[in-house]
Amino acid sequence: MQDTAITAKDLNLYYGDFHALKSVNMNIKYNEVTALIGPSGCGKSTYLKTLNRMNDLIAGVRIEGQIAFEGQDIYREYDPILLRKRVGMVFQNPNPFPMSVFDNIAYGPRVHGIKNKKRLSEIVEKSLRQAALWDEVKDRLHKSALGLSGGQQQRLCIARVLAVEPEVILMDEPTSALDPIATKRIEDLVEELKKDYTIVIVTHNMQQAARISDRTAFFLHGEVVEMADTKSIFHNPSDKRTEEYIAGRFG
Ligand SMILES: Nc1ncnc2c1ncn2[C@@H]1O[C@H](COP(=O)(O)OP(=O)(O)OP(=O)(O)O)[C@@H](O)[C@H]1O
Repeated sequence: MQDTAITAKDLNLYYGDFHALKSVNMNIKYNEVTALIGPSGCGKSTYLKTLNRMNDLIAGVRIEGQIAFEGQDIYREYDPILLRKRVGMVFQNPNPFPMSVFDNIAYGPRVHGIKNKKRLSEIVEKSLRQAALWDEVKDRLHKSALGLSGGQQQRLCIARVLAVEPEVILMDEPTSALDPIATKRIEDLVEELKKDYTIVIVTHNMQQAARISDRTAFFLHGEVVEMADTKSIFHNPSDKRTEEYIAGRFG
C-alpha cells in the first residue's frame, strides 16, 4: 500500500522462553504520528525497537514473522546500519554524547562519510532549526551539550536523528523525563515534524497520545488489542479492555 511506510505481519518476539510480542499485525502510515499505549510491560518498547532492529543487540531474542519497510523485509533484506539511518530513534532519557553541541549533530553525518566543513555546518544548522533549538544554542555550538537543560538535550537528540535524514522517527517516551513546558515544546515539534517524517511514539501519557497522534495502538500482554484513529480509540473504542484502560481502570 502506497500510504504505508512500515508493515508488521504476524510478528512474534521471544526473550528466551518469554513470549513478549504475540502475532502483531500493524500498518504504520507515512506522515502520521502513531502512538503506542498500554500498561507497563505490555510490549510497547519491545515493538518499537523491532522497527529498527534494536532488539538484535539483546542476547536470546528470537523474532518470527515479518516487518517490511517500504516493502523490503528489514530482517532479511536490510543492512541494520542503513536501516537505523532511515529509521532513527529518540530515547526516554536525553542521551547527548559528551562532546560539543556541534559535534553531537555532526557525528552521524561524519560516520556516513561527510567530511566537508561547510556541508557539516549547513547540516548542523538545518537540523537544529528543524528541532526548534537553533536560536537557543547558536552562540554555544562549541560548548558541551551536557550543559543544556533536559528539554534542550532532548531536542538536541531529535536534531541528531534529523541530521542523517531519516524517513521514520521512533520515540520511546521522549517526554517522561521532562517538565510540562519542555514536554509542550517536544509535542509542538512532533506536530511540526510529521509534515516531513513518519513518527511512532510510545507514551504512558494518555492526554499526550490524544493530543499529538493520528492513530493509536493499544497493547496488552504483548498483543495489539485494537488500533484505530486516535479519536475513535479515545471516544469510541471497540474493545472493552481498551475502554477500561483509557478510563483508568487498570495499568
Ligand atoms: N531484555 C529483556 N530480557 C527479558 N525480558 C525483557 C527484556 N526487555 C523487556 N522484557 C520483558 O518484555 C515485556 C515487555 O517489555 P517492554 O519494555 O516492551 O514493555 P513496555 O510496554 O514498553 O513497558 P514500560 O511501559 O514499562 O516501558 C516485559 O515483561 C519485560 O519484562
